[in-house]
Amino acid sequence: MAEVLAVEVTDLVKIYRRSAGGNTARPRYLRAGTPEASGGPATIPRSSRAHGRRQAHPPTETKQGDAPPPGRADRGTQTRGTQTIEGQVLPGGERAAQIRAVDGLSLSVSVGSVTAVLGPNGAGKTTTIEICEGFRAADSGEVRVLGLDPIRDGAALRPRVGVMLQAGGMYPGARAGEMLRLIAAHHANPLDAGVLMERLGLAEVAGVPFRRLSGGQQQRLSLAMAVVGRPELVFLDEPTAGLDVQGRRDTWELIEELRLSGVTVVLTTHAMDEAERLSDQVVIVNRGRVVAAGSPAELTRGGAEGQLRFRAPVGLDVERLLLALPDGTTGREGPSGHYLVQGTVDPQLLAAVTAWCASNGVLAEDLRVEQRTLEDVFVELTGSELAS
Ligand SMILES: Nc1ncnc2c1ncn2[C@@H]1O[C@H](COP(=O)(O)OP(=O)(O)OP(=O)(O)O)[C@@H](O)[C@H]1O
Repeated sequence: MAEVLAVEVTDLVKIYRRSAGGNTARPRYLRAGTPEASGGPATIPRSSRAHGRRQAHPPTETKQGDAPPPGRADRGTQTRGTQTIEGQVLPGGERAAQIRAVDGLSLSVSVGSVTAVLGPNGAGKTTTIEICEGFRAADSGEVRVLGLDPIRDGAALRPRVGVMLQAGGMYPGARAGEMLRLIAAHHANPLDAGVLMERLGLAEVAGVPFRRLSGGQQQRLSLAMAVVGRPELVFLDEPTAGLDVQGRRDTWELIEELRLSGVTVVLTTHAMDEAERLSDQVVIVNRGRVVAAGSPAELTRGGAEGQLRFRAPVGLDVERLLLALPDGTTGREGPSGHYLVQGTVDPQLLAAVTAWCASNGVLAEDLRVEQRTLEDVFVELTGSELAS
C-alpha cells in the first residue's frame, strides 16, 4: 500500500530578487499570520523578535556591488555563503541580484512522523517551510500539504495546520493568555489554553503583554499557539532556538506527545541532539537542495564503519599519517588539534595510528573509537559545523 504523505515537495525553486534600491518583499503575515493560519484572526507582523531572536529573513549575503555594472556582462554568477547569487542588469540599467534560496528541492513527509530539516544558515530551510505554509509562492515546483495546494487551498488548510514562525504573527500589546484563548476560540475542538500555558511554563506570565515577554517566553507562546487547535500537521521553525534547558525539555516532550497522538511534525533546527532524539526522518539541506534524507540511523550507518579520534599538536601531517594506514582510510584535522581517522576500525588500524605517532614523537591524547554521528554526516555533506 502506498505511504500516506502529509507533505510532498517536488523540484521546488525559489529565487529572491533584490534590486539595488530595495529589499524583497517580506511575506504578507497580515494576510496569513500564525494565528490566522491556525484559524485565528489576522495578525500583525513584527520586524524582529525581542531578545536577539533573529528576523524571519535576515539581510541576504548580497551586497549591491554584487551585480555587474552596466555596460559589462549582463550576468555574473558567484557563490557566497551557501547560496548562488546571480548579478543581473534590469532594463533601464537598475542593478539586481538573484538569490536561488531553494534550487530544485524535493522531500516527502509521512503522516504521523517527525521530520527535522537541518542545514547551515541560509540553506533555504525557512523559505521551504514558508512555501509549505502558504506564506510564500514558489517560482516553480509542486507542493502538496495534506494533499492540498498551500496557497490556493489556504482556507481549507488553516484549521488543520499549526504554524510556529521564526518571527511575526503576534499582537505586541495583547496579553499572552488572551492571545492563546483567542486562537483557541477559532478552533472547533481546541486544547485547554490554561493547561497548555501551564505545560509550557507560561502560567505566571498569562497576564503579561507579548512584547514584555522574554525571548524564550515568546517562543513558548508561539509553540502553544501552533498546537492549541489540535492540528493534524505542525510546522515548527527552530522551536528551541534560544530556549533554556527546561524550555527545550518542555518543547521536546510536547513534540513527542504530538507524535504519539498521530500529529505530523516538520521542524527546522540547528541542534543535532534535537534532530537525533525527536525525528523519524532527518532531511539535510545545503544550498537550496536536499543532500541527504533518512532516519538518523540510516544516515549515520553509511560511510565509514567507525572512526578514531584523538588530540595532538596542531598541524600534524595527516597525508603522511594516512600513507601509514590501510588503503581506504581517510582522515582530517578539525577543529585544530583534533584529529579524525575514518575507516575499518580494528586492532590493526589502532596499532598503525599509535605506531605512526610514536615514530613521529607525537603524543596522541584522548584516543577513542567512535561511531559516526549525525554531526559527522552533516559536516561531510555541507562543510559546515552545526551549533549544538
Ligand atoms: N525576503 C528575502 N529577500 C531576499 N533574500 C532572502 C529573503 N529571505 C531569505 N532570503 C535569502 O535566501 C537564502 C535562504 O534563506 P532561508 O531563511 O530560507 O535560510 P535558512 O536555511 O532558514 O537559514 P537559517 O538557518 O539562518 O534560518 C538566504 O541567502 C537568505 O538571505
